[in-house]
Amino acid sequence: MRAKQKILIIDDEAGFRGAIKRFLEKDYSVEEAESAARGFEKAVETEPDLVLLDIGLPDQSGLDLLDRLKSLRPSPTVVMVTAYEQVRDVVQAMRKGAFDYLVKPVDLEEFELTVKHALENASLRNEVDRLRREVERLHRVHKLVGSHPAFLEAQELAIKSAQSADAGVLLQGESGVGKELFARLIHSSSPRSAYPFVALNCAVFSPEIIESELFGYERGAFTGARTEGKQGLLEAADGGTLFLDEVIDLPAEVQAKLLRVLEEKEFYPLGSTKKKRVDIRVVSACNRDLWEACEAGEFRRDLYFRLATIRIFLPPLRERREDIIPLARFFLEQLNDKYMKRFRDISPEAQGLLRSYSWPGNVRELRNTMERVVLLEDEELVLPRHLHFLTPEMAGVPPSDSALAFLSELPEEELPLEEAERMIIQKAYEKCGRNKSKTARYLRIPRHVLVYRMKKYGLEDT
Ligand SMILES: Nc1ncnc2c1ncn2[C@@H]1O[C@H](COP(=O)(O)OP(=O)(O)OP(=O)(O)O)[C@@H](O)[C@H]1O
Repeated sequence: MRAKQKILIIDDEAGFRGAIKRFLEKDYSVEEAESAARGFEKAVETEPDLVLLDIGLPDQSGLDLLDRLKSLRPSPTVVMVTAYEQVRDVVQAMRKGAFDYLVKPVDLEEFELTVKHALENASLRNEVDRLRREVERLHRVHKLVGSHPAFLEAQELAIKSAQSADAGVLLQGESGVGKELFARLIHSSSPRSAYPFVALNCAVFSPEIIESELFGYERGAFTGARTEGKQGLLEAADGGTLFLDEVIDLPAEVQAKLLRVLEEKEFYPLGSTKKKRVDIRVVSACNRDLWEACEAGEFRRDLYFRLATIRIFLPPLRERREDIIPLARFFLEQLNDKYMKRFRDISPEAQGLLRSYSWPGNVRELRNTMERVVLLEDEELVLPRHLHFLTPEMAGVPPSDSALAFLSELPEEELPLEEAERMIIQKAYEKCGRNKSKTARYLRIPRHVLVYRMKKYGLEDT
């Protein structure tokens, strides 16, 4: 059942308040106040949909109170109530945003109608507020963090490509770099944004399922088909955007059928003789080079040209290291809200660790890392010990400046890698006062890994 709409009567005339309250109470939830001060308090407390506001209040002019009521969020719809001689004030009240006015003594029929209209207005304004908040939420959802030039270039290309309602966009990049987020951004910035965004991951289903998911089927089209038939994703996305993730895994027969749909804008659901018309844009994503797949004969070239009118390459996180900390902070804030934690920031040492890690799982891995920290720890700063689990994955980390200086003295002839590692470990061990834990920290490897390698190189007793 819908909750009753709330009306607040602010009027110093007890008789008037009582009569109005009795009249409205059967349909609405009614509160009353005899002064401006009390009325404002009640408005803050109860968030009424409608305020019936007397212009001539004892402690403050109704016009001033109107300003204060309008500054509330959400702000109520206000109908002014006035004695006949105050009609000039009414003009001012309307200018300040009052919805309507009533003159005392009120005519009940007119009163009822005015209240009804005012409440309709309140519902509409609530709906507009709700939609506005939804748009803001969507913007926050789609917020893309990153300022590396290659990332900004990709973002600019995505926004430009969204201006066309039809151009196929192919997003390429490693897993977790943000391809789906970009696909959603393109959709929501495009002329198709009021229509659905429908996603299909081509890597996770068998060829038969992909075909039936995309095209849908008639009742009893094949063994196992649901008796009532099923609408396909092409139809579900009509007017909007179809996102094909891992498009490289689209089975050959489906590639041919999809090309026909894109060219002719119509198709037959499986087992059906009734044509369906669809108008969609396809955004696809892939973490291998799709053109190479074409050259290897694994993907149709004609479909490639349809899907890849615009190609956007999203760089891996390790190639845009300056984005790591802003992204980590962005996730920290989001996750603080989600888990009601109070992390303020990331300590400089922990920032160093995050910056130097290789992030094979890209932004998704960074997000999961921050989620793990926020969920499990209860502090105000992210500290290196919160990130201990990142250490074993340090392979592929580019050398720090000091490491580079060290490497600049490489011998001319040759340097077998194992020999170099043995020398580094030995030198580090000496430098750290032959303390294994210290040496492990210095080399940023777990202690057991150091012990294992020292044994391997016979460094134990040196
Ligand atoms: N630039 C960014 N700003 C904010 N969040 C991001 C950014 N890039 C990626 N993300 C977030 O990282 C996660 C992974 O992104 P997404 O799913 O879009 O990656 P993907 O490339 O489609 O991955 P896959 O190839 O595995 O499907 C999501 O939670 C996404 O919201």
